[in-house]
Amino acid sequence: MILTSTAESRLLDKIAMTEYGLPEAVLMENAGRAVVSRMREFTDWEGAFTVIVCGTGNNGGDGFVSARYARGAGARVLVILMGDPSHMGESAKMYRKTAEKMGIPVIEVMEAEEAVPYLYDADIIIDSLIGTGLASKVKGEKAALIDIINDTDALVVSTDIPSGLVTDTGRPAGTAVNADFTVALGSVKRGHVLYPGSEHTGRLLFSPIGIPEEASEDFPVRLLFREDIAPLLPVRNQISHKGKNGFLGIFAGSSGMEGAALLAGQGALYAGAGKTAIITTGDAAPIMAGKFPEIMVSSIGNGPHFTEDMAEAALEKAKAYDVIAIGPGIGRDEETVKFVKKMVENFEKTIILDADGLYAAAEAKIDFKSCPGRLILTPHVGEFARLTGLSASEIEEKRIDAASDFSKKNRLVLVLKGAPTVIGLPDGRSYVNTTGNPGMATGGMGDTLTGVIGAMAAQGMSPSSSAAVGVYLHGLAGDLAAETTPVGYRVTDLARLLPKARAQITEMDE
Ligand SMILES: NC(=O)C1=CN([C@@H]2O[C@H](COP(=O)(O)OP(=O)(O)OC[C@H]3O[C@@H](n4cnc5c(N)ncnc54)[C@H](OP(=O)(O)O)[C@@H]3O)[C@@H](O)[C@H]2O)[C@H](O)CC1
Ligand SMILES: [K+]
Repeated sequence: MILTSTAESRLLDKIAMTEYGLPEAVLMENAGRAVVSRMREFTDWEGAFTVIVCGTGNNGGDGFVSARYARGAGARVLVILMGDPSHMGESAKMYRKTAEKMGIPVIEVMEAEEAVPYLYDADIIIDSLIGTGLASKVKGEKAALIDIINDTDALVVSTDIPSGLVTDTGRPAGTAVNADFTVALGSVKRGHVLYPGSEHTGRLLFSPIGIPEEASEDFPVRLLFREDIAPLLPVRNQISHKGKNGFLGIFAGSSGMEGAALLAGQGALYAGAGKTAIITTGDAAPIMAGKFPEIMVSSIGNGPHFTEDMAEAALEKAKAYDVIAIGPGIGRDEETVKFVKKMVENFEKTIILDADGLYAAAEAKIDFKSCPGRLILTPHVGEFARLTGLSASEIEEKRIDAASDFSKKNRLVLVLKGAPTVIGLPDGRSYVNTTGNPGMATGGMGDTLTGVIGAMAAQGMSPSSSAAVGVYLHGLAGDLAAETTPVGYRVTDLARLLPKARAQITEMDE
């Protein structure tokens, strides 16, 4: 499913009306009706005192249509209209007349105070004040009205987007409605999934409004749902054997940081890699050996961490692997930085670069475009800040564009971890993940994800698909873990749930 920016959602409207001949009034009718019909499964309209708060734009227009359908569903309905009515477009004006013709009271208010008696009495408030047309910080009386809506005990349903929320960033423009439900119309917007927009949105419901899918087929950002992932998963047929499910070599660990390497190996194991090897340094190997009998642990050179002179032997060893991962627990010694540089600039198959492997890449100023291999980088915001020179807050401001700009510029796959995780693709398109939860913000999750993505790539998936499936699967396993223990579940609990998560995806697909 596409994820739109404000401009893209406007473009979608325009294409629908000009190229597909769908009149604005038809889209508005479908939008207003969708709000009422999608909410049927969550609330009873029958007898509910419903106040629809309308602005003077098309979001308000949707609201006048919802008033008609809520009445039709048996609700007691009243409209509060705030703003200059002369700003209303033709469709909105028309649907206002229709509502008034049916005897629905429409109360024009200039001050928020005037709306107080109705709002505090309401069982349900439909917020149709401002949608994607938010122009700046919410002005005066409408800000006050939003604060009153937030103060009531009514069930609040936002039309398209919570009023006051900036569609592109998910940030409140001064203030924004805290909705219990939001019905996204025609497309899910960036503000619905970017923090704190995802909080203001409440339970996100989606409804098409008649715009043909073709209209948005080349839009660049997609939300990842199960139906996008299932077709990408390699089918483990009866004759599949270790060789076919690929060989992943994980260059990781150093003295005192053996755990990260083992977690990456564990993630790969439970994600179905055919064979997994951990290659580490002389001092670290004995600590790791035997922890997972299925994982071959070997070492190159002696000493506490990887050094440049080990690269030769490492590249020799790497010939046996389909995919390598570099980084978990390797440390930041300058010799290790040189080791990573040599590996990344010479390995010609797929490389997943994570954790201190990313630190090394930034330090060594590796020119990713000139590397012979297919790269997947998996930074969290801090590591991405070091790679790009952007600050963490600059990145969070534009998480989706920051990821896709970088992946396009460097022609690689970038997994920008966080809430939500964004996957930038070499052609500048991007995926936004829809699985995962706050309980996953603990140490070791990233190491595990590296193993999961590595396992997908080892099973022959492209770098883009490996990242998409790996991130989705990892988050889904985290959601399964959270079902039993909401917070405080261990990384290992998540890893052990990967096979169940994978089965859940393929089962539902049959
Ligand atoms: N395909 C679709 O998604 C469709 C969506 N529809 C709905 O249309 C809105 C977008 O409608 P638009 O007319 O562009 O604008 P809005 O209604 O969202 O917002 C304009 C109103 O908001 C007020 N406003 C704007 N900025 C501020 C601000 N900073 N402070 C206070 N008030 C603000 C503005 O007030 P004015 O006094 O400036 O007029 C307007 O009242 C989309 O979200 C969908 O809900 C279509 O109906 C169908 C297709
Ligand atoms: K709204």
